[in-house]
Amino acid sequence: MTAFFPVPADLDPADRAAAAPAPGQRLPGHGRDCYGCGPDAPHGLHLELFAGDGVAVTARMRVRPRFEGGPGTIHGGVLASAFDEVMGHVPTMCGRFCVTGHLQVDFAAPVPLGVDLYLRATALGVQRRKVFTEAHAWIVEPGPDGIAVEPGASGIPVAAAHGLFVQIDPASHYGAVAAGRRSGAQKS
Ligand SMILES: CCCCCCCCCC(=O)SCCNC(=O)CCNC(=O)[C@H](O)C(C)(C)COP(=O)(O)OP(=O)(O)OC[C@H]1O[C@@H](n2cnc3c(N)ncnc32)[C@H](O)[C@@H]1OP(=O)(O)O
Repeated sequence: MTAFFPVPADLDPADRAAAAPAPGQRLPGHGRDCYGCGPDAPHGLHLELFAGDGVAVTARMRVRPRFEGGPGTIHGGVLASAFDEVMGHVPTMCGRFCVTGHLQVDFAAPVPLGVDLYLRATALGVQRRKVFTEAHAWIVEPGPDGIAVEPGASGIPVAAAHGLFVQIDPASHYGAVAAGRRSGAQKS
């Protein structure tokens, strides 16, 4: 699997924030209704996210029947959403809040419905407001609680991704979105 993703040669290291959760700790997620990580999103991915080593973030996800694209397999956009979610949490490990500027996925093998996926994302580096990330996904055996755990030698690599995340101020970013939504509603 080869990926083309331009990464500047002069990136600064992505440093772990002092307040970042310890490795293995469950991350709180973006919100209960978030399509990627929210437990209350009825059609969501329900990703469970964990702090990894350094600025890495890991996630586990069961491939539900509602994620179908081609017969019996995951839709590529669903897998892209999962990568967006897990990579989108990497900047939080650096104490930054970012939104996705660019997302790229390389699909290496079909993912059957019903399997468990394990995803791992980390940062390649930072440049000004930009955080460059990469991630991988594997099919794994269910763990003792019935959900996927870290891939051992039997993990099957299925896809990889790269992302460029841009730091924002959440209050002004989402405030501007809400204002636009209100003015749009007035026009209709
Ligand atoms: C309550 C919290 C909930 C959080 C949910 C997170 C969910 C998971 C993540 C997501 O899915 S976020 C949703 C999808 N993404 C968006 O909706 C973002 C929409 N785009 C924007 O809002 C703006 O385009 C963006 C904030 C990304 C950038 O606009 P700005 O005006 O703030 O920045 P600017 O355009 O000056 O770019 C800053 C730097 O980023 C670079 N850049 C921006 N977009 C880029 C792009 N697409 N490709 C490459 N580089 C890009 C840009 O060149 C520049 O680089 P330099 O520092 O070198 O000058």
